[in-house]
Amino acid sequence: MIDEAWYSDYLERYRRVLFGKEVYTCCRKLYEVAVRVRDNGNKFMVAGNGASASIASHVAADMTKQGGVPAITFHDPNLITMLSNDYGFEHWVEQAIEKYHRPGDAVILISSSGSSPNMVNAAAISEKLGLHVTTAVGFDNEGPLGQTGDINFVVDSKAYNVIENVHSIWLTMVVDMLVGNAEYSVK
Ligand SMILES: O=C(CO)[C@@H](O)[C@H](O)[C@H](O)[C@H](O)COP(=O)(O)O
Repeated sequence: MIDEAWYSDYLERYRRVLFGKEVYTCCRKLYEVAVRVRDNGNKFMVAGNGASASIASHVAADMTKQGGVPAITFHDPNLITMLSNDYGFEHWVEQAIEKYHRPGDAVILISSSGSSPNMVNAAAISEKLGLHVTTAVGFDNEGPLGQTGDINFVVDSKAYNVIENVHSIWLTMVVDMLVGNAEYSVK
């Protein structure tokens, strides 16, 4: 039954996972990587499936426009269908990273389960190429993705929408750290 207790319990899930020293440490580390990427003329490549693809788009666009750090995503229909058709769905992100990367670039991989094979394979190729890898996962970090990577944002929840929204808050907070403010003109 959806009553006030349900509502309180639902929002309590956010309060429980949103804050914490580990979050601060991850955000500060990613901010430092972003400054290095910007100063060295490199870029971020950001990827995820479903809602995490939307988060990737939001983060990449704001990182570029507001944060001044170039960032791209790969989920253009042509690119997805071509690389999936030619190499398999589990390998299309890996192939995109392999083809688009330059030495010194950094990767952000977002997966609530932490076990989507295309994200896991993307982390493996990134590490092989020597790229800095940040992961954003959920589900108590039970999946393999959060065991790879240099920075791991972990949402301690099994609720998809909670995990996704918290990923969005944490990653866009890093954009605002680059701006240096929470409130600013977007023009
Ligand atoms: O929005 C949701 C669930 O809230 C879905 O679209 C979800 O993002 C998709 O099922 C994804 O494919 C799940 O993959 P992952 O995040 O676990 O890697």
